[in-house]
Amino acid sequence: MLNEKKMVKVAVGVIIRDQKILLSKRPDHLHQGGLWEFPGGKIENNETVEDALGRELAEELGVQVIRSESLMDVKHDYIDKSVLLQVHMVRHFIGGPTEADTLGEEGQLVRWVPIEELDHYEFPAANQSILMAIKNSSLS
Ligand SMILES: Nc1nc2c([nH]c(=O)n2[C@H]2C[C@H](O)[C@@H](COP(=O)(O)OP(=O)(O)OP(=O)(O)O)O2)c(=O)[nH]1
Ligand SMILES: [Mg+2]
Repeated sequence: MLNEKKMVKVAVGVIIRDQKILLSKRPDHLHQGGLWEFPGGKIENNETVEDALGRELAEELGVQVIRSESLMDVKHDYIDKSVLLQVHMVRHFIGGPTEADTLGEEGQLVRWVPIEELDHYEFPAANQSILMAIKNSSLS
């Protein structure tokens, strides 16, 4: 149908340590491929946001979330699909890439980026309001 786009719910983690945020690069062949993202993925049926976030961050990065807090929900309509990003701040976790690591568990590029350098990266359009929220709040 012309006006029926899938609405995909996504758990997204803003993982913070020492004023740096962990970014992951989306593989070229995926939706919004080649852009940097906050790690995460689709929320499956019967999963809470926290369940999905824990599962995705473990799968993609080897990160074990201890605790997260909701930052915001972002709804965005791309040409080909609609997404509801349920964004959580993750400050308490175990494992994951070190600052020296360049690849995540799925072979994707990963990087710890200082908050003031986030502007140097290209993100999907839906991420603009998340980036604003990060820059305008004193995250430490
Ligand atoms: N993870 C993540 N997804 C984002 C961000 N911004 C944004 O528009 N998206 C969109 C892109 C995708 O359409 C969707 C996330 O899907 P995904 O491909 O990461 O889902 P997934 O990890 O479960 O992957 P898969 O199992 O389907 O391969 O949300 C972001 O910052 N992080
Ligand atoms: Mg993903």
